[in-house]
Amino acid sequence: MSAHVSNSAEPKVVCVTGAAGQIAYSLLFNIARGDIYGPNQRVILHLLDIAPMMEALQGVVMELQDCSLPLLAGVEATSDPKVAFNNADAAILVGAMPRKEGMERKDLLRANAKIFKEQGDALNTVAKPSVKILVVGNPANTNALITLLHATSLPKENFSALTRLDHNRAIAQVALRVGVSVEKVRNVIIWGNHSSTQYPDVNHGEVEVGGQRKKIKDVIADEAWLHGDFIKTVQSRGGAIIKARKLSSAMSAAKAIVDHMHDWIQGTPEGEFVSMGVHSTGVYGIPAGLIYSFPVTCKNGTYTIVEGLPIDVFSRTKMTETADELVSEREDANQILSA
Ligand SMILES: NC(=O)c1ccc[n+]([C@@H]2O[C@H](COP(=O)([O-])OP(=O)(O)OC[C@H]3O[C@@H](n4cnc5c(N)ncnc54)[C@H](O)[C@@H]3O)[C@@H](O)[C@H]2O)c1
Ligand SMILES: O=C(O)CC[C@H](O)C(=O)O
Repeated sequence: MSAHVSNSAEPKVVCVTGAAGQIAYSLLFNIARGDIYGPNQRVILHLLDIAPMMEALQGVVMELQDCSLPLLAGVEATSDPKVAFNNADAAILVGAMPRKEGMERKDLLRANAKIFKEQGDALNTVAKPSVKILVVGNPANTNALITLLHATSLPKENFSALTRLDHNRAIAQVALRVGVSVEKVRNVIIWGNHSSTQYPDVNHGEVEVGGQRKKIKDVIADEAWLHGDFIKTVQSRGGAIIKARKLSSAMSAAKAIVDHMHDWIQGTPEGEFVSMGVHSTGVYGIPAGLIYSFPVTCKNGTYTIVEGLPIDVFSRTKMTETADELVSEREDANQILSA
């Protein structure tokens, strides 16, 4: 059965880098069936990967055609970032090496920093001023910062890093603990870096039990768990998946990418906030200029950091710890890129 699709609106151009990789393999179908822009908006996919992957990428293009999706108005596969980013409304930067068991974060930065410098330069030259950029490739926050610093003609508010996967992981852990389904849990926060220093915080979160909305911390009523195993589980979930699968998370990463872009473009429900890695303006005492994960609401294609939440001593220590890691990653990136 095919849905009725209005042909009147111009198709949105969505660029996905790392398009022959495993996250993209879970992601592209969802974008092409309308999960980001909605059921009445056609999309054109621009797929970027490196030259040696072009044959594999052609296979992905064939599969997208074979999905026979009414919203998919075109697919362009290329190894040239300037072709890929040209005219893009959204650019999802997945293409980067994933961490393997035994690899440290700095090894990853060394392997991936140059990709984001090159892609920042390309975005600077060809991107639409309104392009929405989501960096997924790790270390995602610092790669987003590198991209932003090389795409100086674009507003800083166009750049983001994926921490929605961590946000979804935190919601899932709370839902499992309370014994409710995930849609009953809202307003958890991931502060800081998409790394093991991130701070998953439930102090402002709510869970619906017995038809009533209550504070997560009151319902769980176990500070040792909330400050201990809960935080550890969310912080180390990516590593646990690598250990088990011998591959980095992909299905859940693709779902989180869709959630992030959908909410940024379509808006967050009234009274709800989500976590996005965005440019810090110095709010909550976080050094300005970092790409740091904050609670945000989204409306009319714009995100707004939720300000004024009370921060207790435990939270402050955790928020500073993850900010310190980002400051140190920024120094490492500068060193690597100037070598
Ligand atoms: N932020 C998050 O929540 C999150 C979650 C999961 C994975 N990740 C990260 O996403 C990245 C991709 O993961 P994956 O599992 O899809 O990896 P993968 O190895 O399966 O795919 C990566 C793809 O990127 C391509 N690539 C490499 N250099 C490129 C370049 N310069 N331009 C375009 N494409 C390029 C590769 O050829 C490959 O096809 C990794 O860095 C991983 O750590 C982030
Ligand atoms: O390299 C890691 O430990 C994390 C990989 C990925 O970003 C994830 O969160 O699943």
